[in-house]
Amino acid sequence: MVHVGSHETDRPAKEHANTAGSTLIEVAEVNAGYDNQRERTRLIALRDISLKVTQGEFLAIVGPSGCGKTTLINMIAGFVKPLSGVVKVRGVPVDGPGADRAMVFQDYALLPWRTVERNVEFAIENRRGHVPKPERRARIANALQLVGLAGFEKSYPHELSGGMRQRVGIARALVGEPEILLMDEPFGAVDAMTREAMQAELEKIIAETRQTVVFITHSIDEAITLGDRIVVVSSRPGTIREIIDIDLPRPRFDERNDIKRSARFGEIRSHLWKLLSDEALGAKWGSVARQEGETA
Ligand SMILES: Nc1ncnc2c1ncn2[C@@H]1O[C@H](COP(=O)(O)OP(=O)(O)OP(=O)(O)O)[C@@H](O)[C@H]1O
Repeated sequence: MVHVGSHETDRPAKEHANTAGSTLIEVAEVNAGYDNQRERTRLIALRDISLKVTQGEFLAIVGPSGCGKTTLINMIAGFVKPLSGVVKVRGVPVDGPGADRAMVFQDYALLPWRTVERNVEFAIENRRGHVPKPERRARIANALQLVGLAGFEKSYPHELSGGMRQRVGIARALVGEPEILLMDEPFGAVDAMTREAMQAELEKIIAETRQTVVFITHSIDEAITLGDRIVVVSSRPGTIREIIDIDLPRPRFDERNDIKRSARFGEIRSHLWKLLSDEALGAKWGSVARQEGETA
């Protein structure tokens, strides 16, 4: 367990494990990056990432822009392959997307010509193993109910607000009943009030479905209010700077107990703020040094 205020980078520990429950996702000694065939260069996005995610855990990932967060979640989704190392789900190496994992994207990624229910249906219509139509209908209705969109089945995306569109994105991820929900800055494009309402809803949904969640965010408060643990990624090439256990009681969205005003919340927030501002400054000075190196 890492306590706020400790500096895990001072320790040689390579692996960061939550000891409770069984390991569902394992990222082992992963390096990731992208080759530029034309210029014959390789950009290293992530370096030496080892991480275990426990079944039922809500893992939040924060880090400066471009540090490799999306690359990490895309490797778990099976969209991107590591350059070296391995990503496993239930002990099996990931070698492509699968029904056990679903992604919620920041820009919703809805099909504008399909209604809400047809967008949600998209996630299960091309599944191997035929789902009979009545069961499909029931699953879609249930997913829409969970995200509070019952009554909007026949609406088109352009008729919905940003928050409602993202609810469709979440329903589409839930309908396949995946074990793992991968969320890449899902509330980044909605206003502050809607964002908070959606965080509260997500907490409720997860309490019901008991899914494991890997959640990228740029918001420190969002990471603390939702996460069981927060992984802080350093500036690129991203390494794990620290993992913080969020030992705040749940539910975190409880009107009688405003967790954001608690001393513990403030403590974690200041610690994260310091870590991330160090990283942002490090990235800035690093890029100045690189530019100077290039012109020298
Ligand atoms: N398909 C790609 N081809 C080439 N380079 C890529 C590709 N995807 C990402 N990168 C580069 O890899 C690095 C990490 O990108 P990534 O999107 O994983 O970071 P991020 O932490 O999610 O950023 P942000 O917070 O800004 O969304 C960046 O330098 C980015 O330019």
